[in-house]
Amino acid sequence: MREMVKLLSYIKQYKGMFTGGIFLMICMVGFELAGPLIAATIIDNHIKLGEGKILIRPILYLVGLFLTIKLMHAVTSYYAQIVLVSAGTRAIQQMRLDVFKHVQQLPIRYFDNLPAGKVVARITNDTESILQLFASVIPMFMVSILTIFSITAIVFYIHVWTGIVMLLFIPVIIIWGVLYKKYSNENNHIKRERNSDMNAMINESINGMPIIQVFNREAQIKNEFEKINDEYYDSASGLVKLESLTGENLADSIRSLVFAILVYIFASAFLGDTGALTVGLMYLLVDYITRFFNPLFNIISQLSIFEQARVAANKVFEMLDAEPEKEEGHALDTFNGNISFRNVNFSYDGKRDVLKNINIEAAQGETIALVGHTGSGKSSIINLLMRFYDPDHGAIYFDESDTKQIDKQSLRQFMSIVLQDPFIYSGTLLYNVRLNNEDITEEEVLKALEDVGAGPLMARLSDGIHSELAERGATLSLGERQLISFARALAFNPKVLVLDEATSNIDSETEQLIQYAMNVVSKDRTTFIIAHRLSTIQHADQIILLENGEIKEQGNHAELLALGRDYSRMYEMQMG
Ligand SMILES: Nc1ncnc2c1ncn2[C@@H]1O[C@H](COP(=O)(O)OP(=O)(O)OP(=O)(O)O)[C@@H](O)[C@H]1O
Repeated sequence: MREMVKLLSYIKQYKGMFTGGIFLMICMVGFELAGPLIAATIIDNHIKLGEGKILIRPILYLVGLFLTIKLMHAVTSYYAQIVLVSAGTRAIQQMRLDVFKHVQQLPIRYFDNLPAGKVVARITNDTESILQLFASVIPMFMVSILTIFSITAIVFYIHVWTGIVMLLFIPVIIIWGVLYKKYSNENNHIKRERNSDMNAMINESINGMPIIQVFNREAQIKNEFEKINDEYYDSASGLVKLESLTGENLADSIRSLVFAILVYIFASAFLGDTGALTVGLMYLLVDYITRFFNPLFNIISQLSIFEQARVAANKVFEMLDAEPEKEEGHALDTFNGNISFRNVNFSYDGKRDVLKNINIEAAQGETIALVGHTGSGKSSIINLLMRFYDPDHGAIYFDESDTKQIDKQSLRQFMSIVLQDPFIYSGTLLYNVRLNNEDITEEEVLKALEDVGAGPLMARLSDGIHSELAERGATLSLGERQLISFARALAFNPKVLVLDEATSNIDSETEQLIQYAMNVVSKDRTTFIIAHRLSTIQHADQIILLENGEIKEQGNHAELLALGRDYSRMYEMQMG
């Protein structure tokens, strides 16, 4: 129910539209129920079979009224639908925006165990299911409940016994609904889980397509997907079976049973001495009884959509409830570029320290190279520097401010990063360099690209910086993507630069290009480089050799060679 309360807060924002839609629906129900009343009046008051008279004029008048009411019913139904669907779509638009905005603010830690495809499913499929709730299920529930109450009141007024029989069936139908919900819940949960699993798998397999194809994993991946798809089918068909079982067949059976009982009651009332029922009233009762059951069955048939939307809402709100990165701490107005790690310990899972007693003093403009075997903790140092995570012990200082006390956004405005596999967004080259930051002019973007040596790349693209790049830079080489990423870093003019050197075997010409770009971008900035090729960091001010999360050696190239330990051995090996 918690999710329903939260959904209400979204409805509240568009309460004018929702109230208008509901008002139209109330009118619609009124028009619908007025029809049989007119028919009954015609039968009882204007067709006088005993006297062999049919009063044409009033009948024509009432038929005209009947047609007008039908027309009004159609018009109110049309507008109610439009208003409610628009209000629902607006509410969902807001919710989608909220989820998307919230996802941007979630700490990196949140995504450690959450595949991207699942996040996508939350923002797209789940919000779409909730739309069904606003646009069709809730309005339909309201119309149905209103119709049920109105009919019950009228029927009680006309003939109390018929009303009592009808009311007796309401608990039966409520129990039916509760049982339905119980059995459908489980299938619904599995269905949604498998749906987001499929999304996650599609997303991962598209991103990892080259690996899948090179390692001939197509069949295995297909089998894995098939398994999830089958589970999805099983839960979906379980729901369909349940719906078929509790749907029209059962509905018809109950309706027939009620009719059988009522025919008996009617017959006694009609034939009895009391003369309680006229032909017109009987027509009215039969018509209303038929209409009485339709909304009940409509509610039941929509329960599965209601359940699906409730589960979806639960998932969306779970994500919205996830604690965003805290916006606490003061702004860092000025920063010269001095960074120090003091006695830093860090663990991702709270059990195993992946960084132990790390001490680094990086003065303004210095280049610090981090080297070490895979898993030694290089990226973890960068993760702490960017404040994707915070140290468990010790602290990191920007000039003399403890980074834990500084607002993250304010801290990151001084930093740029060039990743090993640079991310290229679908959009123009211009967009990819300035990332929509209008403070960076086109001239500055052009200059940044020229400065890092991306001139030939621009010349090759037909529309220069306005050329569209493929998603993830699929049509560019790794070296070209790196250059764009360097230009991005340069255009943002950071105080601190983080470079994650490409590990792949790039050819020596590209290496030279990248080395050149690296020198341009790192000039006069405090730079942290995760280095894999020791040849590229010989001029670094400090080289830090990590092993199992600890600093083993620290000094410049000459000092570490002179030590004659691991660094010099690694260097000799790499130099052949
Ligand atoms: N998100 C994470 N959750 C849990 N453990 C992690 C996470 N990221 C890294 N680790 C672990 O932390 C340790 C240090 O990893 P880190 O990525 O810092 O190494 P690295 O030196 O950068 O390695 P590489 O050169 O291979 O990138 C490794 O044992 C790794 O398994």
